[in-house]
Amino acid sequence: MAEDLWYWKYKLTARQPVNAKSQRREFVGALVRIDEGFGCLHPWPELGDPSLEKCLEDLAGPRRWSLVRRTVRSAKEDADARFIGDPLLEEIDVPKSHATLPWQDDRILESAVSKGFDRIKMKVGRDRAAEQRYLIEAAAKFPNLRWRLDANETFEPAEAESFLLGLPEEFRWKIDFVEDPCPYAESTWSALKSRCGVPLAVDREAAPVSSAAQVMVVKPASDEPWLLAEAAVSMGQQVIVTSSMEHPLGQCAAAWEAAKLNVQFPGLVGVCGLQTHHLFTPCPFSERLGRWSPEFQSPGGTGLGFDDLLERLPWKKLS
Ligand SMILES: O=C(O)CCC(=O)c1ccccc1C(=O)O
Repeated sequence: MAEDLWYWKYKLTARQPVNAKSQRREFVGALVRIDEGFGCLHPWPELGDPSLEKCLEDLAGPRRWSLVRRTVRSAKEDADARFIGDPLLEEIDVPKSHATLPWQDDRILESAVSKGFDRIKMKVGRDRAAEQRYLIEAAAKFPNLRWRLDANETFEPAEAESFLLGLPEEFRWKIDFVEDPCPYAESTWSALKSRCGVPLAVDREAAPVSSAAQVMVVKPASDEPWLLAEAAVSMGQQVIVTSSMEHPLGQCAAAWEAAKLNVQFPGLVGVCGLQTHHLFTPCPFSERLGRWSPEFQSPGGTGLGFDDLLERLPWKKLS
């Protein structure tokens, strides 16, 4: 039987640019409705994804891209749960999250600490000297925080090394990991790890074959979590599941995958990156995810949640 296929385009507005690869403040994506299930499609063209239009075309047609396939997979699981009235996120523990802080802002850092975050993920690679000063000061003010630095591959290997060695040793001990310091290569990453003494985390394409990384970042929006988790186990890595900084429905899909992996592979999943709705101006969906906190709050409803809000969207038929 042919599928019933609908979409609704959304726009998220960030308070400031959210990573070193992108100066955009507005991010478009789509919620999709496949029969009775809902999923989120949120491409990052600056990180190599096809445009939203291309993704929607692919969704209506061959479904070649993993981003699109993952959305379909998630919507089907959502449909099954809705059919039996099962609220996915209310019957399982979602791992805690770090505070995603794309901007160096004292007030936001203080707010993160007061809300109980003990790990901070900061974007680096835009203004290195300022970032180093900021990190040193922030660590002096909040000595118990641990840091996750995400460079989105903006450094050359030598720059990554000088950036990290330019941080005091006491600070380097507080680094949980550095994510994508430079493009992945076994030799450069191994050298960086041994010279700087900090764990490295790998994100996106390189992930399944990245034995020089200590941490694997899994984004369920585009990755198949189970396969990557098995690869991580075989390489002795820890897994961190993150959102794709997408619509709250997609965040819930990522949270659900994080919770499942945590059950399927006990001890594998570390503190995740699932709390990203505060980066954007609030909407009725993000309000359901509650205040910014290390604990993920279920939005309520069946499946991935938001039943009433989803029902009310002006869905368009995809053909
Ligand atoms: O890891 C997080 O805290 C949130 C996820 C995140 O940062 C991200 C999400 C989508 C695309 C790129 C990135 C990134 O790592 O910059």
